[in-house]
Amino acid sequence: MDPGPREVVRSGGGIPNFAAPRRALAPPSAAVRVRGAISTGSKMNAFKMDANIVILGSDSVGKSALTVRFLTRRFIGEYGDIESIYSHNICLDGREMTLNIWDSPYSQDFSQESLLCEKRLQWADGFVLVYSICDRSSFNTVSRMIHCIRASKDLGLEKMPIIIVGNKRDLHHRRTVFSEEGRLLALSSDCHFYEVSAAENYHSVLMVFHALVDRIRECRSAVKKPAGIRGIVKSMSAVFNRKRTDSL
Ligand SMILES: Nc1nc2c(ncn2[C@@H]2O[C@H](COP(=O)(O)OP(=O)(O)OP(=O)(O)O)[C@@H](O)[C@H]2O)c(=O)[nH]1
Repeated sequence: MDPGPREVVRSGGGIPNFAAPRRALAPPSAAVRVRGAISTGSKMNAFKMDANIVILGSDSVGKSALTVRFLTRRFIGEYGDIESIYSHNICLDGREMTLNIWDSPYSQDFSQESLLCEKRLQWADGFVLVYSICDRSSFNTVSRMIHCIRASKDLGLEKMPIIIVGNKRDLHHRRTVFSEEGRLLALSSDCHFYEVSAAENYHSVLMVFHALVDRIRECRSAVKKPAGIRGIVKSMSAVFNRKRTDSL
């Protein structure tokens, strides 16, 4: 059975403690998941949102390196195979957010993977799908993952925000996947695309997460809008219907 992510590390911009798990975390469930939570802690936090981000990709493409780079601005080099959910506070466009980032090692066991995939799909507000520009099979894996996510129509995930990341850009002399291929995949699957080097560049990694947060926000407001319009139409027709019955 899948034990679920093992650690939660709180990070407010400082360096996460990788060695010491703070508390065990059950597999993502409704209890863990609080969509668009509103904190009432302070005036500043009145509109605080949260977003759940899942990092996926083949093994050794740099999923942990990207995550750690974003959390700490640092590239460490070697990362354990620990499945973790990091909780990280950011302030974007003057708005506070808590990002819960689920970084898990790649599993080749397909049956387990599909089970995990469903759990992640239910938990996630957005995905970062990572491949290495030096590893074509990791690019193919990302392509399959997009297909899997977009095919989950019953979960309403056709519009799930996804950022495709071609990592290890510093190793361009060993490149086997052209940038155009990543761009084309993103275009054809309604995703965003970045090529980065977790090893060499913090800002491009930051852009990946900010772009995903932007898309998650857009997605949430797009979900709200039709309800708003429906509400206006509903109340207008209620007024007109009443007038019609009043005049009888
Ligand atoms: N040159 C280079 N090496 C990188 C980069 N990102 C990660 N690496 C290296 O690639 C190896 C794998 O990185 P990880 O972050 O552990 O990859 P992962 O995808 O989390 O791997 P799994 O946990 O096994 O699935 C490590 O040796 C990293 O130092 C990068 O941008 N450039």
